[in-house]
Amino acid sequence: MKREEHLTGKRLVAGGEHPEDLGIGTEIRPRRLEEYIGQDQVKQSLRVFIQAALQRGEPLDHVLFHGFPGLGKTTLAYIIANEMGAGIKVTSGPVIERPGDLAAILTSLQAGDVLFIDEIHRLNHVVEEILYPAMEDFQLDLVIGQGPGARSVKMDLPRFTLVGATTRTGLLTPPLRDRFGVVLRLEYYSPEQLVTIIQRTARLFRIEIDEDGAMELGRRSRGTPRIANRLLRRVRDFSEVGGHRVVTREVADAALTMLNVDPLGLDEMDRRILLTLIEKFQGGPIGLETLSTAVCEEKTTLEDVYEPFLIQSGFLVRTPRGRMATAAAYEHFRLPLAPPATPQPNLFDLSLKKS
Ligand SMILES: Nc1ncnc2c1ncn2[C@@H]1O[C@H](COP(=O)(O)OP(=O)(O)OP(=O)(O)O)[C@@H](O)[C@H]1O
Ligand SMILES: [Mg+2]
Repeated sequence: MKREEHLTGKRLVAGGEHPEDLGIGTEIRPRRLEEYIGQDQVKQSLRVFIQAALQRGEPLDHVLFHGFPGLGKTTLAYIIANEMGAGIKVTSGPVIERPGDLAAILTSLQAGDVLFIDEIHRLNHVVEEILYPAMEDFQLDLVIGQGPGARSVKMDLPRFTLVGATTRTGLLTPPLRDRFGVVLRLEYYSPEQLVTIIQRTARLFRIEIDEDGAMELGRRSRGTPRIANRLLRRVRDFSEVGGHRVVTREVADAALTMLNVDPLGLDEMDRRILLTLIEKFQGGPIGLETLSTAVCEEKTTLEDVYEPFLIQSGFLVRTPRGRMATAAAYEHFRLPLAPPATPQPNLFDLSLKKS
């Protein structure tokens, strides 16, 4: 086991991980690239870059992962350290408050170490500027003190690999983004890939689940491994209490229905967002601000957690004038479509023209 250090006790929560993951979070994390399911392009690129770096005997270039919460960014950071045979230090953007905090972390690194900064888009400006020369030239450039007594300290740092994670690259400043040699984007997982993840977790936790049960869960996990693992744990509770030996489709369905996860994986907030759009705003378009107030949810959570999945599933669109519910959303709730703004040609006209 290589060195692994968490630079703050707050990290797990600060890193966007749900506290309820903690019980099963760390043991079920795949440790090798081979065990990591899906994201084939990301894995392929990483495999090449890691092998090349190992062959040259150099640390890996800095890597930035972007992708929606729970898709496996943190897991990949650990895998990189593991595959490189390197130590890892783990911290997150909002935790590093002053340049001195970052300087302390950087000077504690050993050659080849991985420094993982979660939520890297939340680094403050002054801290970020310390990172530039550190990433580019492995130099620490720090000003100590203020006014006439201030002096600048320059120091060589060991060569390290920075792994950054963010929910959206658009949130990063261009100078920071440009300093990453490798930028990789994580996608939502297919239900089949989630089935494989669910079966793996079930094996590790000795949960008996059959193929159909796993598929039911995979389909209703919003393309996200974290949600799949969490729902599996809930479904297990349900099945144990109900005296079922195996999680079948029926057991999974009953449990998920009780948890208010609908057949397509939409949860209460997803439904509230769509129904608000449809029932209060005639399907939109409405601005993010208005939507956020109407459903009582933070704008960033709407943008990072809820909207991407609703957009991907074809229930919501972002237009220049705002968010709109699609025809598929009306259909999902079995609601009649709002009368269209422009009248459709009617059948009578068409038949007249034909004759
Ligand atoms: N490809 C995968 N194969 C198997 N399990 C995975 C995979 N990706 C993620 N997981 C599991 O899903 C959970 C969430 O992954 P992880 O914490 O890496 O997500 P994240 O992208 O860092 O999320 P956040 O943005 O919220 O920090 C972990 O418990 C991990 O075990
Ligand atoms: Mg994470």
